[in-house]
Parts: sequence; structure tokens; C-alpha cells
Amino acid sequence: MTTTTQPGARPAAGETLAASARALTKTYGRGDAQVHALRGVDLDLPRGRFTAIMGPSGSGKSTLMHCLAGLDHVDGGTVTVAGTDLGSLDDDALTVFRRERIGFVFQAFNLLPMLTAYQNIVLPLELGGRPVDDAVRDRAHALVETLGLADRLGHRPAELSGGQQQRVAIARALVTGPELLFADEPTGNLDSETSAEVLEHLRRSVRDLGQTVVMVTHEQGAASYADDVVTMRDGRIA
Ligand SMILES: Nc1ncnc2c1ncn2[C@@H]1O[C@H](COP(=O)(O)OP(=O)(O)OP(=O)(O)O)[C@@H](O)[C@H]1O
Repeated sequence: MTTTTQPGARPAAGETLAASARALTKTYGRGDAQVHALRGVDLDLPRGRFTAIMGPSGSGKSTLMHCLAGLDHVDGGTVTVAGTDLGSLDDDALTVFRRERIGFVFQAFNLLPMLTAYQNIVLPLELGGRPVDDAVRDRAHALVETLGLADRLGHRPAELSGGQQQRVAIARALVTGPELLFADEPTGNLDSETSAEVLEHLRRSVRDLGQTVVMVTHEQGAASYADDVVTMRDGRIA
């Protein structure tokens, strides 16, 4: 693992970047209640790497992730994902961009209980109206193998362990082939053994499938699975 001390200082590398942020600022509230959640963040996220965002509570981790993922508007600065400046997209275009290019995994697995693991995994393709062609089937197959779910595809969530459910959620987030996967405290609901198993599978998606993963975590142990660690403090990268 390498610790990234000044990610913004790296030269922009064009095609090799999945995403980048420049001079990001974000303020909540007004007057006395004003909170400067981001105070000028520069960050490069290279393709095919696993980056952990750490930092104390309130340091701006979730705000940064939401701004990078186009879930929240920035007050200043730019976010570029897969060469697209998110600030240039209107709300509808941003919604489509997020659906097609960005995957999310949360602490809660958010699987649909009446669907099997396989049906949960391919749901985003059906919702997006995408034809399930050979390329899509190949990707789904590779994901199922990488995430160790091949013998669990017919099970419903209630018949799966917490770790298996989170791996289904990861497969579902990756089935559209997103540029970036954001994982927000993905092991927050799991015991340490199951967390290790999920983090190992997340790392395999980077190593074997070339996925770019950004994970927000409080846990040093979880961050140790990442290639790079970005530490936030008071709305800045420390
Ligand atoms: N919607 C909001 N309205 C007002 N203030 C907010 C809002 N969201 C976040 N903040 C404030 O912005 C700052 C950064 O919050 P953020 O959630 O990004 O921190 P965090 O590092 O993710 O914290 P945690 O680890 O506790 O989740 C905090 O002071 C928080 O109280």
C-alpha cells in the first residue's frame, strides 16, 4: 500500500484517470451555521486502482464522495469523470450519467428480497433498458466468478450471509461496467471476518477486472486493502 500525501500534485494523466477534482469547495448553511465541508480539494483517481478515503467524522469524506459521484452539486471547482465535466450536465443528463457510468455500494445492502441473487445483479440492466447481449453476459459471468457467487445465484437475499449479500450488491453495482465504483462504509454492517472477505473480493475486482474503486471508511484495517489512501481533515486533503 502507498499513502498518497498530495494526490493533487500529480500531473494530470489524461486517459489514465478515471476521475479528477480541482479546487472543490462546498459550503452548507449560512451565517453562524455555515460549515465549510470542502475547502479546496484537488484529487486524481487513476484508472484501475483502489483508493480509500479516510479521516475523522465531519472531515468531509461523504461530501467529497457525493460530489465526485454527481450526487451533490459543488459550490466551486470542477469534477471530471471519464473525461466528462459533471458541471456541464443538467440534472437529467447527470442522472443518466450516474446510472450508466457510476456504481454505488452502501453499508446497507439494499437488495430486493423477492428476487434471486442473479435477478438482483442484472436488475440495473433491465431498469436501464439495455439489451442483455453476449458482452453483457460475459461481464456478468466474470463478475460472478470474481466475487465468488457462482453457487449462490438462485438464492434469495434471506438465504445468503451478510458477506454474500454485500458481494451481490457489488456485482449489481458493477454489472453496467461503470467507470467508477463508490463504496461508502461497505463493511460497516459486517463482522471482521466477513469484512475481510468482502474487501478481498473488492480488491479482486480491481486486480482481475481493472475496476476503479473509491471507498470511504473509518477503519484503518479496511483502508489497508486499498492501493492509495487519501486522508481528509477539515475539508482538505491532509
Ligand atoms: N446536508 C448538510 N447540511 C449541513 N451540514 C452538512 C450537511 N452534510 C454534511 N454537513 C456537514 O459538513 C461537514 C462534513 O460532513 P461529511 O458528512 O462530509 O463528513 P464525513 O467525514 O463523511 O463524516 P462521517 O465520518 O461522520 O460520516 C460536517 O461538519 C457536517 O456536519
